[in-house]
Amino acid sequence: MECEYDLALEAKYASEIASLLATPSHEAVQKYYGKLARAGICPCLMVKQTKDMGKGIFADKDFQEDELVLRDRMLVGAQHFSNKVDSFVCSFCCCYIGSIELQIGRRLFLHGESMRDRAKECKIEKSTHCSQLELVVESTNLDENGDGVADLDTTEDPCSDRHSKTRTRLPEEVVESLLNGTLKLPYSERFPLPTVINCIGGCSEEYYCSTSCAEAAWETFHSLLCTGEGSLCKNKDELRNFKQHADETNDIFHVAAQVISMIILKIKRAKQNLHEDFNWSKVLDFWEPFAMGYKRQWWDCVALPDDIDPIEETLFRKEIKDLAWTSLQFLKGAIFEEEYTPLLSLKIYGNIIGMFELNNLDLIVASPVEDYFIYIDDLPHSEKDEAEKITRSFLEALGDDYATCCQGSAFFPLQSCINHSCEPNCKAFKREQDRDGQAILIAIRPIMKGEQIFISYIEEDMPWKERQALLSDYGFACKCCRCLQEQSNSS
Ligand SMILES: C[S@@+](CC[C@H](N)C(=O)[O-])C[C@H]1O[C@@H](n2cnc3c(N)ncnc32)[C@H](O)[C@@H]1O
Repeated sequence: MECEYDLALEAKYASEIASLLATPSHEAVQKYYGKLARAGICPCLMVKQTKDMGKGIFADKDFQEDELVLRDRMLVGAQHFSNKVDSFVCSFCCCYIGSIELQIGRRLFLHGESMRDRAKECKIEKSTHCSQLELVVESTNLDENGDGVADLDTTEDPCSDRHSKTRTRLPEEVVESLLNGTLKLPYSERFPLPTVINCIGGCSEEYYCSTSCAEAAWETFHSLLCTGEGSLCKNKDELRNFKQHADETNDIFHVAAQVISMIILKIKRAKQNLHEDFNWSKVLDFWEPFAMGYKRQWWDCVALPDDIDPIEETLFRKEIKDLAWTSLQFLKGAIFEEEYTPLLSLKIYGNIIGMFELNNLDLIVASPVEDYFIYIDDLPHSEKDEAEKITRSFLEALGDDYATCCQGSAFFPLQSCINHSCEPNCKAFKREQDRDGQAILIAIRPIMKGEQIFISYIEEDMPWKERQALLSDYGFACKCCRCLQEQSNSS
């Protein structure tokens, strides 16, 4: 029923909600990006309005091929929940933390846990007479507790995840010694990682690479979203429900919650420091970076998945809206305060998530574990043989995906302004030295001062029709020079 979505509340706060969703004026855009340029974030770039692509980013100097064009720090972002098993990274900047041993040990331990959980699930399902799973369970060699046999060899276990197909398992004591630091792997000291710093609020969900990252996360958004003792959140049970729902459905909700927390915390701080009464214009000041982002309601702009019949589209969009609504109810339960009501309306929540949907927001950080094993592989023969006597069993235990990198979603204030072209002049590319969650853009050909900066949102080596079909998932028909040319050739 529509009234479930709090339409009355949205009507009551219509003007505040409209002020958050208003397209910023030309002057406001210039002012905001001028501030970023002066802060040295994009000294050689300008943001300008284009004729038919909204705003875009332009070169303010000549760039050589392979030159760094943009380094963009994320405003908000989070590692994907499913990736947390594979990569142990700073919850603020996403650089890898701990040590090579900790990265490997943690991954083996957590995969072992999920294997045991799965085995238990299979056993439960077995007792409910699922014939397909009965076959599976027999092939996993379960012991009395539902645990898989500890030292089993390579398995083809359909009950386990896709990753474990090519894995061997190591004894638990060996994994333990990696985790507690008593086992040192050869040459691992050549890949030092920052010491793990705990969350200021004492939760056991977020870890950092430095006290400055821990403090920045705490001040920016985490103090409201922390489940630890020191949290400022009003209802930690609801916060846990929110987090679990996001983990199980769509982890973009975590990033949306960061946006809302960031603004609420800024207002609280301004009130404390300036002893001012609450004033809606303050919210608009703090909302400025997100006001700049191109947005639509999530359930209107999300692409219809291939496996959904177009006649089911209305139902699909309603389900997406319901999902956002449920998530928002948990978040409100955790951090709601009367004066922030418009910020926590479904319309704003839907637009924040829609902004992530429409903007380029992949967060990728290469794994030092991959570098480590490549290093071992490249050692001179005798040293390599010696090192591999120890490292080989770990590599085999990690399996084919030993090199899985850190993956997540983030909102980058400048990269999100870069338009698409099917003949781009830049690409998102992490160089050897780029070891955290910043977005890096590199010129793939010389770019002249005044040219617009373009990346490709898709694989561009495809015929016009196929490119258009892919770009329609982003909600626009491409007006780049190549498309306009190919379109006019075909008509
Ligand atoms: C990531 S945003 C880029 C910044 C955006 N122009 C703005 O004003 O904020 C993506 C949106 O820009 C527009 N856009 C980007 N590339 C385009 C292209 N090649 N042709 C037409 N519109 C484009 C589309 O509206 C698209 O949904």
